[in-house]
Amino acid sequence: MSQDQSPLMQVQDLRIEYLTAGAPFRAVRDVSFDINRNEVLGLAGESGCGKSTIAYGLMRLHKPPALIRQGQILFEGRDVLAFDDAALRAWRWSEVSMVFQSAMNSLNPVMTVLGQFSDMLNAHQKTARARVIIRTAEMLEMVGIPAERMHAYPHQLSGGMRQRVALALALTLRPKLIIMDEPTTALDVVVQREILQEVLRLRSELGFSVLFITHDLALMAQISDRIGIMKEGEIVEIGDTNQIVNAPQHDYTRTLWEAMPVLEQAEASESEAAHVP
Ligand SMILES: Nc1ncnc2c1ncn2[C@@H]1O[C@H](COP(=O)(O)OP(=O)(O)OP(=O)(O)O)[C@@H](O)[C@H]1O
Repeated sequence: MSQDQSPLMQVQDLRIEYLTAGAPFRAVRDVSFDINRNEVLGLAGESGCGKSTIAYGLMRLHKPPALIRQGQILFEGRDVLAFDDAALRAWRWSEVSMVFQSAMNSLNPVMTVLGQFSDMLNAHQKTARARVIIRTAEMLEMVGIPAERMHAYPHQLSGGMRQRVALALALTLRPKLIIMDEPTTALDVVVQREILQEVLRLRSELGFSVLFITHDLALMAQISDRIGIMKEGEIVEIGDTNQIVNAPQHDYTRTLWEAMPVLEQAEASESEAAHVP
């Protein structure tokens, strides 16, 4: 695991707008934050506050009409906004990867699981078929899926299994950061918890950072080391999970927590205390 204390990713004054027919809509308003090495940073806030726009923007996966208007994204000191297409392709998957809400957005529905591993591996480095099969089997087993399922198509797998495949794919090239946008929202609570436990286990085994986006504050408190609270395109507060849960500084953070069922909050604090050293 890296001993480097410098932030993995530094986001400074990031502004993202949607160019609509009228005035541009400013979805992300000059936001600054760091993602540290090996941490889970949660991003919370009500629907429409700009979480997904940030997630896509950080990977430069945002599409028109979204436009990054200003700011800086540094990854290990490198200027991501200055990357050309080749640098972006090399960077994605190998240093940063993303798991979306619906595995159907991460996975190609008309390709077997093996085919998707093959495409991704070959896009980075020409890889012999035997090697692709070995690597796919290893990665599937790492996330608790029997290796023979590599021949299945996504629709032949359960929702939970598809998300595990998406996670395995995202981890294959050992990225330093995984961006997870509502990765388990579509799944039932038990499967959701199992998968997030898996993410935490893999993180301690492999060492990577996670930017974790969810509507579910209890879940967020359980798995995050730090949490940023977003409101209308701004980060109004960011801090250690313990502080954000137990001593929020901003009124909006308090409002968000108050909207959460008391039982879940108590459970979250307990579990959070168990996770945060
Ligand atoms: N293609 C688009 N064109 C115009 N506005 C958009 C577009 N996509 C998103 N927006 C607007 O940008 C704002 C931020 O949206 P975003 O999806 O980032 O929020 P979010 O916090 O991720 O919401 P949710 O939790 O519901 O996914 C919203 O007001 C949304 O309506």
